[in-house]
Amino acid sequence: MWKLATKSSRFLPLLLQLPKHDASLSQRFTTGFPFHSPFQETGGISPKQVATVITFVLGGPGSGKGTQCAKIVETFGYKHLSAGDLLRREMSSDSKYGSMILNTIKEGKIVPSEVTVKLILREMKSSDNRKFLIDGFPRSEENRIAFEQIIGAEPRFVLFFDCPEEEMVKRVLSRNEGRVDDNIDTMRNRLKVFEALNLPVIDYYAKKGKLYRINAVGTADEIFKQVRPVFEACELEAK
Ligand SMILES: Nc1ncnc2c1ncn2[C@@H]1O[C@H](COP(=O)(O)OP(=O)(O)O)[C@@H](O)[C@H]1O
Ligand SMILES: Nc1ccn([C@@H]2O[C@H](COP(=O)(O)OP(=O)(O)O)[C@@H](O)[C@H]2O)c(=O)n1
Ligand SMILES: [Mg+2]
Repeated sequence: MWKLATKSSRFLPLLLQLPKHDASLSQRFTTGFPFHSPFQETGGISPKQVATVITFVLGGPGSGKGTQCAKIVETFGYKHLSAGDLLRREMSSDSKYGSMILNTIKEGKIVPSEVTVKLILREMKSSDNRKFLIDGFPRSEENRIAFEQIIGAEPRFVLFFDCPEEEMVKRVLSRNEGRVDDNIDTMRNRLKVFEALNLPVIDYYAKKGKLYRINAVGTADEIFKQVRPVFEACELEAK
């Protein structure tokens, strides 16, 4: 179903398809938060916060999100926030959530949204960058709704790296970063969790016209050729 949102990689259609500047986003940073706004804590808004651009990067485990995010950062100057990296960092600190995060990651399940959103929020607040690439989040409808409620913002657009399962398994099993979840048993669970919890989020953004589906098979450079025009169009549209 989400495949319906596949966008052409041709430049002009992309320009037309990109959502216009989200005026409601700026408004939400200034007034009328239905929920507690993190930015209100800082005592008023700065120009940086008004113009915040959020992009979510989704895809199954091993689909190449992190690899492509590094290229996007290098080319377009976004701040990369990997939800998985933030959770792993929290796990290795003295955090009271450490053992809960470790067990959840080992099982390939999803950490409660409140914890993950808090970590993302902390990074957003401490960054001078106004363009955020949020990788591996939202991984469930619960994640998505918590982000909207706590941060009070929506993504400008969402990338989805669409990769066959056998390719994802192959990549994860040869990732070699010493991760506790890069093994076949956890991977099987992660694929089930991806299908059950993440696909509905992908479908949600497809229906909103915010999803850009990227074919994640090929070399990293070939894949970036599909990614680049999406961001180029966004940069032009922001001018
Ligand atoms: N296009 C690609 N083709 C083959 N291997 C890739 C490709 N992109 C990334 N990889 C490798 O696959 C593994 C998973 O990639 P990664 O970027 O960590 O994916 P994700 O963040 O989606 O789990 C890494 O070892 C990475 O080097
Ligand atoms: N939004 C998120 C992101 C990651 N996680 C946890 O962290 C694990 C690793 O996430 P990751 O994004 O680093 O994984 P990859 O898709 O990069 O392989 C997930 O399997 C979840 O257990 C989470 O609970 N909630
Ligand atoms: Mg990753």
